Amino acid sequence: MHYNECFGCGDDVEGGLHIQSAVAEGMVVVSQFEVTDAHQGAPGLAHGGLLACAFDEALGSTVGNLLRRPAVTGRLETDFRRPVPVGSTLHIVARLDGVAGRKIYVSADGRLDAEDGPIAVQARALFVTVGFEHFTSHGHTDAMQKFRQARTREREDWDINP
Ligand SMILES: CCCCCCCCCCCCCC(=O)SCCNC(=O)CCNC(=O)[C@H](O)C(C)(C)COP(=O)(O)OP(=O)(O)OC[C@H]1O[C@@H](n2cnc3c(N)ncnc32)[C@H](O)[C@@H]1OP(=O)(O)O
Repeated sequence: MHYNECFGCGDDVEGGLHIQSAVAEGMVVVSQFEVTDAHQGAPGLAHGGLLACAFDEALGSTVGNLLRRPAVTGRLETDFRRPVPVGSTLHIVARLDGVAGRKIYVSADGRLDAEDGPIAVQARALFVTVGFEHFTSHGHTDAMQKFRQARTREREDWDINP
């Protein structure tokens, strides 16, 4: 689900990750993360926390695109296999591994600079389906209002009763 003020996918967020995700053949969701100076940790290399964030986004997008229900990350585990340089693009392929009640298991591989590039980062996550009250009771009212207006414009159809 695209939200313009999201640090992971929002178009207008300065220094954000600006990740774009799409469903691809084989029921996977592919995302690209272009690593810029704004994402640096060690000199010239991506910050590990931001790489984890990129996978949180890619995996959250996988849940949203494939199941179309609101869910939040309960657990996220990352393996950093290779350094990811500034200026590179991480090609992330994510899949749905299973659903058990409200629990949704997803995982992803991130390859450097090409769809068949070397694996640099891998992640697994547990998302938990939540009701819309999760956002309305914990988030700011004005942010929720903006989000709802954008959804109405785009006419996205989500299952809101977990
Ligand atoms: C309007 C809205 C639109 C929505 C848009 C979507 C946008 C998405 C944006 C994406 C942006 C990117 C994504 C983000 O950044 S999402 C932001 C980061 N995540 C959060 O803020 C989540 C904070 N946590 C919570 O709110 C609660 O803890 C949740 C809701 C997760 C569960 O609390 P709740 O009280 O509801 O449920 P429960 O405690 O009965 O747990 C249920 C089941 O889950 C199992 N479990 C739970 N945690 C863990 C764990 N750590 N390891 C292993 N298992 C765990 C638990 O054992 C149980 O299993 P079982 O006993 O039933 O077998």
